[in-house]
Amino acid sequence: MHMNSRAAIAGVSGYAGGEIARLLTAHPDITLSIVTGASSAGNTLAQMHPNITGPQGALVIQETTAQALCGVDVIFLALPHGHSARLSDELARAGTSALIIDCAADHRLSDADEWHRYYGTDAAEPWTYGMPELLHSGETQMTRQRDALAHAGQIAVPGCNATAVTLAIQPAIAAHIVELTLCATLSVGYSGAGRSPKQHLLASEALGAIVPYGVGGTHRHIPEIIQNLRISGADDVRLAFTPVLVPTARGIVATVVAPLHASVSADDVAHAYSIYDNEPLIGVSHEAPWPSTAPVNATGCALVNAVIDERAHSLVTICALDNLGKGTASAAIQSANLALGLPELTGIPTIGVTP
Ligand SMILES: NC(=O)C1=CN([C@@H]2O[C@H](COP(=O)(O)OP(=O)(O)OC[C@H]3O[C@@H](n4cnc5c(N)ncnc54)[C@H](OP(=O)(O)O)[C@@H]3O)[C@@H](O)[C@H]2O)C=CC1
Ligand SMILES: CC(=O)N[C@@H](CCC(=O)OP(=O)(O)O)C(=O)O
Repeated sequence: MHMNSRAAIAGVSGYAGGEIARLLTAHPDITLSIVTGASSAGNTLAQMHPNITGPQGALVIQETTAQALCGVDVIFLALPHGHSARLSDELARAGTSALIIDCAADHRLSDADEWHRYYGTDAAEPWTYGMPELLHSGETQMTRQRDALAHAGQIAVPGCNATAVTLAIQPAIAAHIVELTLCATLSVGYSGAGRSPKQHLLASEALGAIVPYGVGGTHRHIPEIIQNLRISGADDVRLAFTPVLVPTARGIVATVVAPLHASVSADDVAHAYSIYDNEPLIGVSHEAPWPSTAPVNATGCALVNAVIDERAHSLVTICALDNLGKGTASAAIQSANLALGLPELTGIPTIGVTP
């Protein structure tokens, strides 16, 4: 008989931590037992996230320390970059044997120089990447990443933008139907920027504006996406990546355009993207309606579309997902399920809310 696992969330008062808490309240095999924060310590979970009611809502948020988090089976870290690497060192020193799932970037990159270039600090050890659907070159089903996750004790959850771009283009890379010069433009919602107050996140600044950021090859997710696409078979990919904030709370629509190799047909594209046919969380189409955020918000699903633009001789791929769903919390739970030996989709919402 399977024992129920006890879980802790560090950084529960934030958006990512709050979404993990929401999903765990409905998870039949993982019980949320400990929650920690920084300025929110002393409040109940329901005071920080009024959508969480019942016994979990009554949990009192403790100060984030290794001692507070020990004694559970799985620890979710939903902290700003840098803090999770430090805390995971402390957890190791405290001797925890818990599965650790980090939502920050600290343990995502395997190239220490790339980490230093984009984050400006020393790199931490890379952990198993928490994207079960990561397509390894030569695969006909996504099994290698799932096998790695099933044996993982420490998991690095992907960045939300990185997930959207990777899911959009990896089948075309693996099938060798496009040139490796990619242009990715993303419409992104504000919750991706976290809950801490900042001037550019004020409603008065955001509600009437569409705001590019991270322009000109500066965004931190570029090395992460390139690392993923190398795994899919792109040895030397060039990626122009531009995120644009749009006035919505949740959701990402990533549009990735790549020149097609000569004589690639719509059938070739359909065949490449049929790699997702058995993926329960990824819906694929090659016609309208184009992916949008409403049907995937609050779910662990992604919608992917791939069509040929004949005149531009390019492949246009679109991926829509919820940055807090498939982009963080659902990916964290999906990966935890695999590592704990549970059915992969346990506790993952799949039906969105629309309108
Ligand atoms: N938002 C998103 O869509 C995504 C986020 N992520 C990653 O998840 C992590 C959390 O992001 P998000 O929830 O958006 O961020 P938030 O700003 O919403 O939350 C941050 C959390 O960290 C706590 N915290 C802040 N400073 C410290 C500190 N010095 N020491 C300890 N705890 C601290 C906060 O506690 P308190 O409120 O109590 O002060 C809060 O619980 C980040 O690494 C982010 O990059 C990854 C993918 C998508
Ligand atoms: C709107 C916004 O600011 N979004 C964030 C994405 C957050 C994310 O994916 O998380 P990581 O920071 O953990 O990689 C950004 O573009 O940096």
